[in-house]
Amino acid sequence: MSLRGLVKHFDTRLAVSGVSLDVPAGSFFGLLGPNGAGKTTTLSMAVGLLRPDAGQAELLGYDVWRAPAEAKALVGVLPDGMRMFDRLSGPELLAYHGLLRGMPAATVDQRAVELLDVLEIGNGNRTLVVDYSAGMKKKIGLACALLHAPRLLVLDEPFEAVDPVSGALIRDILQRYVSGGGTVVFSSHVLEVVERLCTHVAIMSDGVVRMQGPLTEIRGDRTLSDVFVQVVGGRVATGSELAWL
Ligand SMILES: Nc1ncnc2c1ncn2[C@@H]1O[C@H](COP(=O)(O)OP(=O)(O)OP(=O)(O)O)[C@@H](O)[C@H]1O
Repeated sequence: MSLRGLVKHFDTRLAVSGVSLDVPAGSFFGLLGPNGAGKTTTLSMAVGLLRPDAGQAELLGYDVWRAPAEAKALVGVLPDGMRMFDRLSGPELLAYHGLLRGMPAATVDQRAVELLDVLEIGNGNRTLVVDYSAGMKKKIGLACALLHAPRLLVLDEPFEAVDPVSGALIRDILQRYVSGGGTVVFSSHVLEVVERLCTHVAIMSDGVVRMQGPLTEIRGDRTLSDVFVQVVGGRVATGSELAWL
């Protein structure tokens, strides 16, 4: 994934201010930043869900806005906010995704059974996705993103609202995917997960990428948490706040 000078305003607010990112093929790339840094806006522009005011986004050699069909065929996306057709059961949602992508019905069925099983959603689960817990919604969203065996996965907060057991399962699936030659880009607030999984990281704040590169270079001999706090800054408690509490 290659992003060049992406800019996005919402009315007069500048959400993303000229972001350029290079995600090497085969990397496990973590996009970090505090709330409101512009991570979701950047990833949405990168995968063709949100039109940038300026800049380019290239996925596996295809410009996502000039050749959207080619680019999107190779990419699996877990969007933020889970905008999905949630009045379907998990198996129905997967079948719908597969058929929208033009996959043969038999392949969709076979992969859906495996995904529902591995992600512990349950193949016979007739519950509508709208009634799933937040963590289950993440898992079915991930299943939809994986179904067509994409070469690049772009995941917005895949570990948010996920319990530790499901988190470990998702980590394992993503690690296997990268070992098999896939590339993962994901946003997260969970520094321990990023530190454990990622080969590369970028740190954003106020709509700007402050640092990017291989994890070992970014971290040096410090923890990622130290680097993050130093790059992003933060309020230091004086001890006098909330004295009434
Ligand atoms: N649809 C929208 N309309 C107006 N403002 C928006 C919209 N989407 C995002 N913003 C604003 O753009 C900025 C960046 O938001 P964004 O969701 O990209 O940040 P983020 O890094 O993903 O944050 P978080 O970690 O809290 O999810 C924020 O100030 C947010 O309020």
